[in-house]
Amino acid sequence: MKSQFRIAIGSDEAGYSYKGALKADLEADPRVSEVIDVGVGDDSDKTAYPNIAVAAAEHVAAGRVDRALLVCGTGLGVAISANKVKGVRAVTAHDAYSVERAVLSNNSQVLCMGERVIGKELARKLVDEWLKHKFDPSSASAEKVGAITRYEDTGSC
Ligand SMILES: O=C[C@H](O)[C@H](O)COP(=O)(O)O
Repeated sequence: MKSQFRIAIGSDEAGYSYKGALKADLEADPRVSEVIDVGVGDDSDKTAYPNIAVAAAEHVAAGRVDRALLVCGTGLGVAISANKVKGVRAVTAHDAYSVERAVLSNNSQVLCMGERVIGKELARKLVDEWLKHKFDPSSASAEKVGAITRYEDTGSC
């Protein structure tokens, strides 16, 4: 299978355990050509989630990776933070349908999950689901996503 994705992965200390499991899955996945770990490096590292999320999102915005996967306690703080980086569309999703639509409807490049919210095996399944989908720029969803970008660029949808 041809590798399709370069992925940044990050977590705060609350998401560190899942980050390790998900990183191992990504590194073993033939759809993934590169994994960049933006931290934290261990579960005693108290670096706050915005620092990690912004670092990963900046990799996406710069085109150094195609996607980013972020884990914190809830998956909320990392999504809020990543969305502050221009051009980044981050979502928190804990079910397969939302993960699919985050890509196909929203062209989201950043998936966020909460280690205190879902089980580890579900998180692993959702990452597998996430890698099955690619946004279709010729789909009807493209114009809607374009309105997000226009707002970011011009202040108007
Ligand atoms: O969204 C924030 C995350 O869940 C984080 O891991 C925990 O943040 P807190 O310590 O401020 O609750």
